[in-house]
Parts: sequence; structure tokens; C-alpha cells
Amino acid sequence: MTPPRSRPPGPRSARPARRSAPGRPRNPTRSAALALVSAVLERHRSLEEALDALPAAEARDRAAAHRIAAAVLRRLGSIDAVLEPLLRREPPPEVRSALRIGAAELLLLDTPPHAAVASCVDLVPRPFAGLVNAVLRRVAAEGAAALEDLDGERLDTPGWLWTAWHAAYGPAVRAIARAHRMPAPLDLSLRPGTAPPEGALMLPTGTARFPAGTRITEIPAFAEGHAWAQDAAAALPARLLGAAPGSRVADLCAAPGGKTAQLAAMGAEVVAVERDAHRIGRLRENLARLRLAAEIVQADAAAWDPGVAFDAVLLDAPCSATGTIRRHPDVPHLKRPGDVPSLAALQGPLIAAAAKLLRPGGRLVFATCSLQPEEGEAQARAAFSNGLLPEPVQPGELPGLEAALTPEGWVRTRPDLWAEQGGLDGFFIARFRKPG
Ligand SMILES: C[S@@+](CC[C@H](N)C(=O)[O-])C[C@H]1O[C@@H](n2cnc3c(N)ncnc32)[C@H](O)[C@@H]1O
Repeated sequence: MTPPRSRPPGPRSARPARRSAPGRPRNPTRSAALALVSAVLERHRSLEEALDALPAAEARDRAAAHRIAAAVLRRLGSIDAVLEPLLRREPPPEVRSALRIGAAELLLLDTPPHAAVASCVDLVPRPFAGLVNAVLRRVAAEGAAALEDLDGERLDTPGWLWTAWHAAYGPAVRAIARAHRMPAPLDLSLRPGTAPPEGALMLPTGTARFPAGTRITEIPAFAEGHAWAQDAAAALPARLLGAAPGSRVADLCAAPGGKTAQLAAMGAEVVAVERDAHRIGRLRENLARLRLAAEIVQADAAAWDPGVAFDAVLLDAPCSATGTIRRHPDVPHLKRPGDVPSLAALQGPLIAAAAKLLRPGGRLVFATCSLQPEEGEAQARAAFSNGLLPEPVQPGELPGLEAALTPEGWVRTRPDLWAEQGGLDGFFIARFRKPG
């Protein structure tokens, strides 16, 4: 592809983010998508924070803007490689973001070319309207062929993650990267006794799965408070802890409460420990919606001393979250290599604190939603220094997911497992018992 000529065809009168009514941009979906992409890539804010910060956009605009922004973030390397030969010099960040949005709509989201081009021209200041129009017309005409020639899996994965995953998983790094390019399905955990929801694929581990893009609020089991959103892999740690009715369970690092809900729904007496006040609010809301009870404690789990022992402890430790990239495509753009050792350094003290909370004979499950072995296998190996005994997970406990079982009896899920059914988040799970 060659750079655009100096006098590109197209609208000459585009104005920046034209408005049809006071306070409302002419194209609210694209304006919101631009705000989301800029927040992540320029200001390094999470997509979730950026969505919360959107000015009173309507729910429909938010969902559509999220879909566009997620496509840009998922395929950023490929999109930039398609744009690269079409740009003579680096445009201002806002213009580049508009071009990325236009390219994602044209190449990945099947937006009709005239709508994609015109709406992205609308997003940029007048002096850049011609450039955006010309470049996106070229993308519409030639971009699909250019995209096909690229090694997208590699381009869409930051080099440090590719290297780390290749070292840990060998050639499967490519399948992992491929899984990250697809929107994740909607997974729901169901309260025990809830009938399989209509239209759901019931996974062998009990999760109800719906196609990507399904609106959760339209699922009766969710609307009636019998179900909550939780990736099929995220549902495994509480399942493998297996709390008995009436048993005392500490759920450390608990918000937003997916695992607290599972444990409470099993009938356990749960104490949910969470440090972050804002996230405690979400935990409370989620439990209230589900009409499930747990004692909620705001504390640093590494220093929390309740003065009583627990039958079981679930530690879902803070981590780099590289296992959740399918659901959080901002993660590769926000995390840096140094985050992994910093977060791993928090996990050892949390495991030691969790071990102290157990009664003799009590059970601990340690989990992280990370694909980095420093935050998984290395922590499990080090955990034995706390006097814990291994309690290996058995193949029968992981129906259909036996491939995730390691020789040590730990669980290592990856996004490329269950690929035909829509994949899984990457989790590490290890189970221990305190000698008793
Ligand atoms: C991976 S998320 C937990 C997800 C949660 N278990 C669930 O299933 O919904 C980690 C949580 O740990 C909290 N956290 C981080 N460090 C903590 C600490 N030292 N003590 C308590 N909570 C902590 C974070 O605020 C975050 O809410």
C-alpha cells in the first residue's frame, strides 16, 4: 500500500465531534469508543474504570462503544500494521485512536464502509478530516487483504508476554494468542438447584455458557437472582474447595464476590475479606442481588487476625490477570513486565497468612487468574514452607478438563482449552491441607 495523495476525496466540512443536542455528541457510540480507547492507551486507565467514567451515555451506546473499543484493544498490533503504510507521519493520539476505531469497524466488525468512514471523520478536528477519510477509504478497499498477510497472533501479543508464554507453554503460545483475539462467551454460575437456563450450553463443570454478546440482563435466571457472571475457570477454585454446609470458610481477596457467592450458595458460613472499599460496595451489591449472606470484613488479608480458625480458606490472590485477557483486552496494554514480580511478591505473604487461619486438618485453595508461572506454580512450590501438605486435585473433580491437571495435582487452565466451546480464562489453582 502507498500513502494517500495530498487531496483525498470525501467530506470537506467535518467538524470535531459534532453535536445534535446540547451535551450529546452527534455520534455517541463512536465518541464513547474514542473516550474508552484513549483512556486505556493514553492515560493507562482500565477499560472498566473508563466505562464507569463515561458521561451519562445510554446503555446501548455503552455496550456498543465497549464492543468497538474491545475490538481495537484485542487487535491493536494488527490494526496498526494495516495503518502503518498509509500514514506519512504520526498523527496526534486522538486521530490515531479514531483511525484505529475506523479500521476495527471496517475489518473486524462488519460496519458498512460509508458509516464507518463518515462517523470516524466526525470524531476528529477539522484539519484531520481529510486524512481520516482518505486513510479509512484505503483500509476499506485494501485492509482485509493486508490483514490476512499479517502474523496477527504475534502482532497482537506484547513481546514480553509472548516470550514468557512460549517459555512456559511452548508452541501452545500461538493457540493462547489466537484465543485472545475472540470475544469471550458469557458464562454464568448458577445457584445449586437452578434449572439450566434456556439457550445455555451446560459445561461439564456446571457453568451455563451463552454466546459472546448475549445480554446478561435478558437471562431470566440472572434477572431473578439465581445466577451470576463468572468464567468457567473462575468457578473452579470454590468448587475444588468444596465447602460443607455450615462450615466456616474465609474468602480472602473477595471482591467482586463471584467466589463468595459460590461458597455462600453451598451453605458455608463465609467471611469475605477485601481491602478495597469501593470493591466492597460491589461485593455487597452482588450478594444482595443474589440474596446470599456473608460477613464482609474490610482488611488487608496478609495482616488480618480474626482470633478464630477456619475449616477452609480460599485465597484468590491479586495478580497480573494475564489469564483474563479474553474478557479484559486492556490488560496487555496496561501491564508491564515488572508488574509480575511485584505482584508475585505479595502472594507468598498472603499464602502464609491463609495457612495461619486454618484449623488443623483444614483446607486451603490458592488461585490466581494469571498465565505467568511466577504467580502460580512457583507460589505453590513455595507454599510448602508454611507447613502445608499437598492435597492433589483428582481427575474426577475436573470433568472434561482433565487436560488442565498437572502432574502435581494442580490445575492450570489456559484460554486455548475447550477451544471449540469458546475457551476458558487462564487460572492456576493448588489445594493444600494443614496437618491435623
Ligand atoms: C482477583 S480479585 C478477586 C476476585 C474475587 N475473589 C471474585 O471471585 O470475585 C483480587 C481482589 O483482591 C483484593 N486485594 C488485593 N490485595 C488484598 C489484600 N492484601 N487483602 C485483601 N484484599 C486484597 C483486590 O482489591 C481485589 O478485589
